[in-house]
Amino acid sequence: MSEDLDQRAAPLPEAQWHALLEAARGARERAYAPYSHFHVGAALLDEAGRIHAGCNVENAAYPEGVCAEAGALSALVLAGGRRIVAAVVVGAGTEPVTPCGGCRQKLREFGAPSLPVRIADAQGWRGEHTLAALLPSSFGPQNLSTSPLPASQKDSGDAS
Ligand SMILES: O=c1ccn([C@H]2C[C@H](O)[C@@H](CO)O2)c(=O)[nH]1
Repeated sequence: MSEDLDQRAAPLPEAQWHALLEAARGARERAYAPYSHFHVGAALLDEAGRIHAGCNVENAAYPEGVCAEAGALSALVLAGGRRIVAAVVVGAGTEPVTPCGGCRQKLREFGAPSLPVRIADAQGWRGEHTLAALLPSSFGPQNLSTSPLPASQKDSGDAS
């Protein structure tokens, strides 16, 4: 547990949160969601300070659509990123759009339980959660001896 606390990064400067918000908003404008009409954008900050964005992409076979978070994650990996330092999700509606269950697990592969996930809409921020709060007692890379990720990335537990 104390190890988790040690590994927790310093709070992200607001300017970087703002850059993530702008990237997620821009991605949301490109969403392809002709079935749900629910447009979502996501942006992820990697360990090199780069921002990777994604939007949801639906198709006629409804369950086969891709979430915004998954698209952003693909962009991060494609660019050589291996760690998510901060995440932003932008949606719309009356309720804040938190990542779906599947995306919480996808984020967990490259994000520590202490990963901060901010939620926003057109008006501004709607909340901030740690990944541990969104996905408690998570199963992650640390559970598999075959994991390719460095030990520093495998901090386990429910730090929130
Ligand atoms: O965090 C979320 C929640 C939902 N969606 C997408 C999936 C689907 O295309 C649409 C409605 O669920 O919103 C995301 O991309 N991210």
